[in-house]
Amino acid sequence: MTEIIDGNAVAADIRADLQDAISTLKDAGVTPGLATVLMSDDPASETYVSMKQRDCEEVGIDGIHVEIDPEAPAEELYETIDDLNADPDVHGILVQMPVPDHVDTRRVLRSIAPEKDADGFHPENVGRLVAGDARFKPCTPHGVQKLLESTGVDTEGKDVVVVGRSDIVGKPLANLLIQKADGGNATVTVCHSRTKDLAAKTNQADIVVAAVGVPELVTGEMLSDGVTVIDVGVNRVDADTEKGYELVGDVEFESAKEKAGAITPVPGGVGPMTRAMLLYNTVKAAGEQSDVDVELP
Ligand SMILES: Nc1nc(=O)c2c([nH]1)NC[C@@H]1CN(c3ccc(C(=O)N[C@@H](CCC(=O)O)C(=O)O)cc3)C=[N+]21
Repeated sequence: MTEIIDGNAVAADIRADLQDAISTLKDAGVTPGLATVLMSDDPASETYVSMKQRDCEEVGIDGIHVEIDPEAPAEELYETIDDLNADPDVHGILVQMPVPDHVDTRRVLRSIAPEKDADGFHPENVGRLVAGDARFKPCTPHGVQKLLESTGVDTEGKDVVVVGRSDIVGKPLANLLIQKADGGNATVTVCHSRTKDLAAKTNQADIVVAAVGVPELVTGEMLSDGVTVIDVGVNRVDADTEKGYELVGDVEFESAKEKAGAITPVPGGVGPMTRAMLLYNTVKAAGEQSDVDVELP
């Protein structure tokens, strides 16, 4: 029987475990604070940010939300980041991506104080991760590691194929998976749009992680029996539903399930884990900034 990996359940466990750390902080007079900044009117971005705010409320993190008109000058975003950097009640900052074209994304990532960089996207934090000295692991890759661990899938010595080379998922995940550390020690192949024969790569994998943003790119016939499949994609495709769309992953679930030993669904797989690891980074940041020792799950 194929195991359907329940990301909602694993994320709920992590949130429950974080509650202890949050209590420790509150006993020391510190309420962890996460600022989310949204400069977009994309409905998907709005949904994700409001889910992140709801998560904060559930676990007792102070959620601060800033909305900036997507037509406003870029300076408004840069100034908002400066203000949040200087605000002692804000321990973590997340600027929802993508930002409008007239905003310099790299400048945004560079200007968030590295110690408040809850996404782990600042170049200093990217460098530390690659050097094996991560401060904040980016939320989605970290969530994928936690999901594998909770499923009892040891990455050591495994052949992992990561489909996708983005700065926020594919690259950092590949780096984590090759490290001499728990959740690492794998042999990693990173595939992308110029890969010659994707199916030949995925077919020899013990673990396939799909993170390309192409709906249902990975199909059952590209997989070998017993493979673990982690689907990072959350694509909204037009459908005759109440909302007018449905969510599909980068994996064709029905055919992949026939081959997989374990597989994550969309929704309810990696998405909730990404949000849980954002809370994790916020709590970690609050502990470090206030010199309170917190135990993290
Ligand atoms: N600075 C920044 N940090 C991010 O972490 C970030 C970002 N920008 N931009 C966009 C992507 C996407 N992302 C998701 C997080 C959770 C779900 C999620 O919870 N999905 C639910 C369902 C969501 C729904 O119902 O629409 C699920 O898969 O079960 C999805 C997508 C974070 N991102």
